Amino acid sequence: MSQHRPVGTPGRVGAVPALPDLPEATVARLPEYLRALHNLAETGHDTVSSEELATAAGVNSAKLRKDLSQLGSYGTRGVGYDVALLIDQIEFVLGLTQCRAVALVGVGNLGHALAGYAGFAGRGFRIAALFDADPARLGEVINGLVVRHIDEFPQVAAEESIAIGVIATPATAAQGVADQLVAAGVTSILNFAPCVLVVPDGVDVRKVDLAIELQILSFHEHRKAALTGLPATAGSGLAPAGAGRATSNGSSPAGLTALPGGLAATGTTEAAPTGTLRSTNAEAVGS
Ligand SMILES: NC(=O)c1ccc[n+]([C@@H]2O[C@H](COP(=O)([O-])OP(=O)(O)OC[C@H]3O[C@@H](n4cnc5c(N)ncnc54)[C@H](O)[C@@H]3O)[C@@H](O)[C@H]2O)c1
Repeated sequence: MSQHRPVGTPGRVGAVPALPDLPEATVARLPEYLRALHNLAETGHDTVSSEELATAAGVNSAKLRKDLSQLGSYGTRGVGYDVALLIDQIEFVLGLTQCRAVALVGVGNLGHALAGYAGFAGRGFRIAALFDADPARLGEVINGLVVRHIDEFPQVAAEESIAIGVIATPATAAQGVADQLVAAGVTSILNFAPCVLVVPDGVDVRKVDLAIELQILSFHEHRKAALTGLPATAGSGLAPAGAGRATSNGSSPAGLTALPGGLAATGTTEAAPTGTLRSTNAEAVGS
């Protein structure tokens, strides 16, 4: 049983030690563990069992143990994981041992909310610059930052060492903005615009789309209604215990729900992982 720092030393500016090549789904869960660990630390916990941490992070404990073992962290039998050390390990692997400068492009409704959010700093990020293309928005000060014209991006990106850009423009402008960001040296983009961005190899894109999350919830609502035999619009609650194989609304006795075009949905239900951003430009990150 061990809980050692996997590789390198946190805080080494400029050094790029080898890091474990983790599955994307594991990477997506590490921030959940980190959030839970910070809450535990703030409430006076020095150690935590895998079961407690899994519950706090909303994942299954076997999955958590497997994830953490990939960081070289196995906890101590009968004691659990050292909370402070595990925070260090995860922050190191996530590259959060330095505060990262982020630029936000598109300071409209969503951009204003993001620019005004105070919570990024505590999670390792500093909104360093704001950009827009609308002359009416230029010069506005939000949280101490002046909104600048997007054409100033290359200069500011160099001055502020910006490697991460957030796009909150309309979809029609997002690809052009992404091209400008990449040309200026940005290698990671968080895209809120509802479109797929084309970027060169070596540039990572993650897409956040709350409408997609709602559509997934809609699927589960639709499915629960089908399983309970109630109309989808009835706002019904969960099926009672043992009622998961209800056969009305087109369900077969084997729990298969008839779909348009002769398709069938199986009777197993697994809720989408909570708090998981969907997704990279290419694919959703599940559990
Ligand atoms: N991911 C989500 O869950 C989610 C939620 C809400 C909105 N959105 C998306 O976020 C984006 C912004 O939404 P909004 O309601 O804030 O829109 P908005 O119209 O209020 O703001 C968009 C801003 O982008 C600026 N802009 C346009 N072209 C630009 C360019 N080339 N360079 C720099 N800035 C430019 C505009 O001047 C404007 O200030 C939209 O694409 C919207 O669909 C996503």
